[in-house]
Amino acid sequence: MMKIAVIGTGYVGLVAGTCFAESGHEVTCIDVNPRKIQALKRGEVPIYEPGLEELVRRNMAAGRLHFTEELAGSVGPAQVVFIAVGTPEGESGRADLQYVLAAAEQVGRALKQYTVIVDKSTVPVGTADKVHEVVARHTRCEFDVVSNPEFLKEGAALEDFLKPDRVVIGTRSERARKLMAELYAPFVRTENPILFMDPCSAELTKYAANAMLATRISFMNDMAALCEKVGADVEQVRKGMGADKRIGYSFLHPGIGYGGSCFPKDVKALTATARDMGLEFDLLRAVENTNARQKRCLLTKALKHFGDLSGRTFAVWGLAFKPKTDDMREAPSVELIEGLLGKGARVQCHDPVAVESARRYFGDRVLYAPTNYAAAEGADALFLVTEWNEFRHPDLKRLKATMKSPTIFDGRNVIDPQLAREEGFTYFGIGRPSS
Ligand SMILES: NC(=O)C1=CN([C@@H]2O[C@H](COP(=O)(O)OP(=O)(O)OC[C@H]3O[C@@H](n4cnc5c(N)ncnc54)[C@H](O)[C@@H]3O)[C@@H](O)[C@H]2O)C=CC1
Ligand SMILES: O=C(O)[C@H]1O[C@H](OP(=O)(O)OP(=O)(O)OC[C@H]2O[C@@H](n3ccc(=O)[nH]c3=O)[C@H](O)[C@@H]2O)[C@H](O)[C@@H](O)[C@@H]1O
Repeated sequence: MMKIAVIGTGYVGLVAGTCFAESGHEVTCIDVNPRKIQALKRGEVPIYEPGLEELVRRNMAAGRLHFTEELAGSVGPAQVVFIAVGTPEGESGRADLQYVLAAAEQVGRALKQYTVIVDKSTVPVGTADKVHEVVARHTRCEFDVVSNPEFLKEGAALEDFLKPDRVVIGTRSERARKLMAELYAPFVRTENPILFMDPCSAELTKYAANAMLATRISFMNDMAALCEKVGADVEQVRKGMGADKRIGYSFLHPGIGYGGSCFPKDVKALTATARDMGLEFDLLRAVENTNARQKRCLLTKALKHFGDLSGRTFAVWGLAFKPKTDDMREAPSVELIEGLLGKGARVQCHDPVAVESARRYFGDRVLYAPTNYAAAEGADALFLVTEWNEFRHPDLKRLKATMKSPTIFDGRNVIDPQLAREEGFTYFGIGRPSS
């Protein structure tokens, strides 16, 4: 059993802390946001992440998981301290390290014994050294700084954390290496490896992985645009490509652009790191440009189809940046809805869990419908934005009867175009022949 402190109770800190508690350690999660901590102390998880609340409550009840705003009291006795605070986009696309370095300073002041300080936030190359410098300025205790980037996906965070494809540990210290190996042993019981490397390589691995996944998405979105021009179906092309084992199927789904709290900022941050080193990462610039165009593509299609959008009513199914989360950060729905409102249209939307998050973006400027069918009432067209399972097989007859004109803009290619057309819909997908 180890004593662990986790700084930052966002998606990463809360999931990591809870999963370490689940494997028998005594974990204290710390946050500067008093509302988050108060909610967590009541066993209420402030984010929507399947299975997380149940696991939090179970570990709290077992006395292994605690929440506090008091950093010093929890960091002092801990053998391992995780820094899992935000690293948002900063000046010129660089990662803003102010929260990481502020946490490092607080950790430095609080150390009472040898401690392994683990950077779990996504941070640019060289940050482990910076954290080391900051901590060293405030303590005389021995410590090591380890880079341990996180690869979990929102909506599947517990599964990803508990059964990771790999764990990346960047350290030059044998003592820290042993401790980290012990900590992660329960999560890598199969053949999935713990990869030990130097801190710089670990830091870069995180950005490289996200940038590669974003590149695959933009590649497919460009391919979709070409399919539309030549009359091919990108879904057939995707399957034909994915069947090649060297390519594989994952992250080849075209759509309305990648969103979320990480791909957009991480692609920019890696480009900025390269630029700072005198290297123009042209490929990643193209990935970003394609993504920006893709986020506008449904609006472009609607303008082409309708001409003028003012006075029209549109249904939007899905607000979150992906299914199984209420996270709206960089969600493609935001750009689409702002575009529709900007053209004088009315928007009626529905999302199974993200309505509260959406209110922070749109306030009362849109109508939040209690069901997806209610959102479609009297609509000139339906925009399918997030591929929640419940949107995949709509009752097309009911939908047609509800809408003013049966038109679908399917931003995720989840509705069968043939079925939709048979029911009398005008259907537009991404990279599919239009009706
Ligand atoms: N969201 C995700 O799915 C993933 C995120 N990451 C990376 O992990 C890091 C954290 O991301 P999220 O969990 O999404 O962030 P988040 O924004 O959801 O949570 C960060 C938390 O840290 C707290 N915080 C900030 N400064 C603090 C301090 N000095 N002391 C205590 N608490 C403090 C904030 O109040 C906030 O609750 C980022 O670097 C991100 O790029 C990595 C993999 C997945
Ligand atoms: O660093 C991070 O924060 C995380 O970023 C992503 O995870 P996440 O953003 O939670 O969600 P993804 O499932 O990767 O989706 C990201 C975006 O890409 C889009 N996407 C994904 C896959 C695809 O084939 N096509 C596509 O357009 C999604 O709709 C979504 O908008 C990575 O998948 C995680 O490994 C990483 O840890």
